[in-house]
Amino acid sequence: IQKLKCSSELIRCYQYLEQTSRSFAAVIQELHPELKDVICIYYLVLRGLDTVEDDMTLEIKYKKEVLETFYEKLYIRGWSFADSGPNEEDAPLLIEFDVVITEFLNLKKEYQDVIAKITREMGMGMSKYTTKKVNTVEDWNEYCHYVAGLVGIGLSQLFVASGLEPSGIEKLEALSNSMGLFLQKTNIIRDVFEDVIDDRRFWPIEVWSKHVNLVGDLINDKYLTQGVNCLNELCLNAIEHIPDVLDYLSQIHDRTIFSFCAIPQTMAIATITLCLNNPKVMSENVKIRKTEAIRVMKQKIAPTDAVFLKKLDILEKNVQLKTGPSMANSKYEYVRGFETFE
Ligand SMILES: COc1cccc([C@H]2O[C@H](CC(=O)N[C@@H](CC(=O)O)C(=O)O)C(=O)N(CC(C)(C)C)c3ccc(Cl)cc32)c1OC
Repeated sequence: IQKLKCSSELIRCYQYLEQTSRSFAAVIQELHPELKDVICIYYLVLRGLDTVEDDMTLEIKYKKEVLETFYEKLYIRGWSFADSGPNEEDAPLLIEFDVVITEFLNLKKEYQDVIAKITREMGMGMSKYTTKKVNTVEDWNEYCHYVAGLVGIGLSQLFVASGLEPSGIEKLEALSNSMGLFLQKTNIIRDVFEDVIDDRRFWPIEVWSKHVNLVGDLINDKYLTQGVNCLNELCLNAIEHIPDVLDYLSQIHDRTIFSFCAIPQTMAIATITLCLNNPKVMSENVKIRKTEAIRVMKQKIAPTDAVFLKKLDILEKNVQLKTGPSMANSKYEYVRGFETFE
C-alpha cells in the first residue's frame, strides 16, 4: 500500500533528493513515514531557492524579484524556472520544479503553510544580501539566520505539526536558529579556500580585515599565521552555538527525528574540531570521517545523561552499518537498532 501511495512525481522528488545530497538523503529516508515526504519536499524547495541565490549569471533586479516571489510559485501548478546559468549544479531541479510543486500541493495544508512562510522569509533575506555585504559579526549572524536558521525554525514547526514532537520545541526559536547557524558557520569556515577561489565572500569583512588587508591574502601562504588567527576567531564564534545545539537535541523525543537532527550536528562538531588551528584549511577543503564524528560527540561533547549516550551508541552503530556492503541490509539493521531505544 505504501508503494501504491507513491506517485511518479514523488519518486522523481526522491531521485532529486539522492542527486543533491546522497548521505543526507539517506538520513531523510529514515524519518517516520508521517514526516519523510514533507521533509523531502521542504529540502527540495530550499534547494531550489538556494540554486537561484547561488546563480551569479542572473541580472540583480530580476534575481531579487525571483527570490522575493519564489514562495508564491509553490501554488502555481506547472511553474518551473529555466533561466539558471549553464554551470548551476541544480539547474535541472528548477527546470523540473513543477514536479516539486505538484507534491507540495499534495501535503497537508498545515505543512504547506510552514514551508511557504519559511520560503518567503528566506527569499526576502537572500534578496537583501544579494546587494549587501557581510561586514560585521551581526551581519554574519543575520545572513546565517536567513539561509540556515530559518530552516531549523521551520523544521521545529513541522516536527510539532506532525504530532511526533510535543508542542514546545517550535517556541524555542533561538535554539532552532542555533541549529542552523552552527551548521552554516561551520560550512563557511571549512569552505573558505574554495569560496575565495570562486570569488564567493562569506567571512565577515570586519573580522578578516583585522588580520589581512585583502581577502585573497587569507589563502596566501605568505600570511598563513594571520589566516589561521582569523580562522580561530571564527571557529570560536561558531563553537558558541554548541550548548544551544545540545539543549535542542536533548528535547527531541522521536528517535528518527533525533537521528535526523543529530547526524549533521555531529559532523559539524567533528568538522569544527578539525578546522580549529589547522593551517590546511587555508589551502584545501578539509573533510571528516563519519565514525570519527560520532566518537567526538560521545567522548568530548555528550552530557553525562545515559539516554543521550544510548542515542549516540545506536547512532554510531547505524553510521557504521551505513558503510556496509549494501544499503538494504544496513537499512534493515538501522531500523532494528532503534527497537532497543527505550
Ligand atoms: C533543526 O534543524 C535541522 C535539523 C536537521 C538537519 C538540518 C539541516 O542539515 C543539513 C545537513 C546536510 O545537508 N549535510 C550535507 C553536508 C553538507 O552540506 O555539508 C550532507 O550530509 O550531504 C544541512 O546542512 N542543511 C543546510 C543548512 C545548514 C543551510 C540548513 C539542511 C537543509 C535542509 C534541511 Cl530540511 C535540513 C538541513 C537542520 O537545519 C538547521
